[in-house]
Amino acid sequence: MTKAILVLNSGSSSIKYGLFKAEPGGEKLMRGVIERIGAGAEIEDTRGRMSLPLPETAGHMKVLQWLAADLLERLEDVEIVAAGHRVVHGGHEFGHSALVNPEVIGQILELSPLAPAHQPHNLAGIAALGQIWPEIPQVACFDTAFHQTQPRLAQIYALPRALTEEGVLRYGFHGLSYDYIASQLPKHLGAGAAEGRVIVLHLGHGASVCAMHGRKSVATSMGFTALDGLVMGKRCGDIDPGVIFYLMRDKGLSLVEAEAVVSNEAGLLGVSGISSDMRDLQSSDAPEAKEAIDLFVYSAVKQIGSMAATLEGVDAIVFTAGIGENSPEIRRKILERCCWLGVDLDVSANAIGRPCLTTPQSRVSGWVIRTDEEREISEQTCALISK
Ligand SMILES: Nc1ncnc2c1ncn2[C@@H]1O[C@H](COP(=O)(O)OP(=O)(O)O)[C@@H](O)[C@H]1O
Ligand SMILES: CC(=O)OP(=O)(O)O
Ligand SMILES: [Mg+2]
Repeated sequence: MTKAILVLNSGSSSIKYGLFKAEPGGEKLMRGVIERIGAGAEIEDTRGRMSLPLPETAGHMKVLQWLAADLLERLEDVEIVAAGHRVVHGGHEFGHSALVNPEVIGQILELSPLAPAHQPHNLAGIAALGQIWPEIPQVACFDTAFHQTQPRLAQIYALPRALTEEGVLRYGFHGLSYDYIASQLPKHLGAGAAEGRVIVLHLGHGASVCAMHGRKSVATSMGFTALDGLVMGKRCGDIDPGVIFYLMRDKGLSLVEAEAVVSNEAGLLGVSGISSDMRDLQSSDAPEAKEAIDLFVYSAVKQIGSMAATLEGVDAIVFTAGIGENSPEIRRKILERCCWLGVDLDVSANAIGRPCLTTPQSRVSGWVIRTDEEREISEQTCALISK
């Protein structure tokens, strides 16, 4: 029997899963992604793409139960020895991954209001696997943990000190992705350059930027919640907090309605009025779609400038996640506006998605590196259960 680690990465509308041999750097035995949960979920894996045999509106819990049963059927000669989960918010408490127990579940639950689109689904994954495999250890791996190396000034807001002490801080997210990218930097950039000043753009459905120095996070665009920073699929990114007071006080929106505006009806979807998916906008002729793309690019360029200032210079810029990995057009639009920093784009290398996107003369190098959050979770889980 092959001993394996099952990994779940439950997002707001998708679940990615992976099965890895239970050893450091263990072979990936299986992978798949379930998308459009709640609106006719579809699974894509080595068998191709198919609709799940569930009602259209089936939520995360039902989908997870289906997935676990499906895996059980397919796992021949495999013994699952542990499960690893992406948990989006670890707050101040979790600087590292943690073995799941009732106390840890309680702490994760308490942080749920700070990541309402993610944390409940992360907990559903833990609950679903706990029901099916009650005996195996489960490990929570946190998106916030990587950013705990940020210096204090990058973490605190200019709020009354009591709120800062209570934990109203810039936590940052996508840390599992950034941790994985940090582990890959030496292979691509070289051992020396990897330790330099690197700006990583995680451009997926949720999007953020991380400034790294010595492969550690020193600043990031997301904050107390995953709403801040870049324009995202459905989230607004940076806005004046006064907009929320206006919505509630002057327009009479309830808290839930105001939250929906900035977290579900904004971003690419809100600006375009068409879709939250970059692919749909790129294939649209509507001026609103073009404006949404332009604003996305503008916000990324602005964040790069801000991170470059924080780092007092920049040696490399790295693109990752759905949009960053797959859209040469978005990478080009962003990098063309970084000439002033010393970026000399290699147009044909970018078009074919070569890892190095810049010319040999470029003072700042540009890269595309595929992220693998599931691999990172598997590594953290493996390390924790071997302790
Ligand atoms: N070829 C592509 N061109 C542009 N955007 C793409 C492409 N492929 C995927 N995407 C974008 O990537 C997003 C999903 O990225 P991903 O990193 O998987 O996000 P998440 O994990 O947050 O769901 C989609 O919303 C889509 O907009
Ligand atoms: C934290 C976050 O925004 O995650 P995702 O990109 O998966 O929505
Ligand atoms: Mg993601």
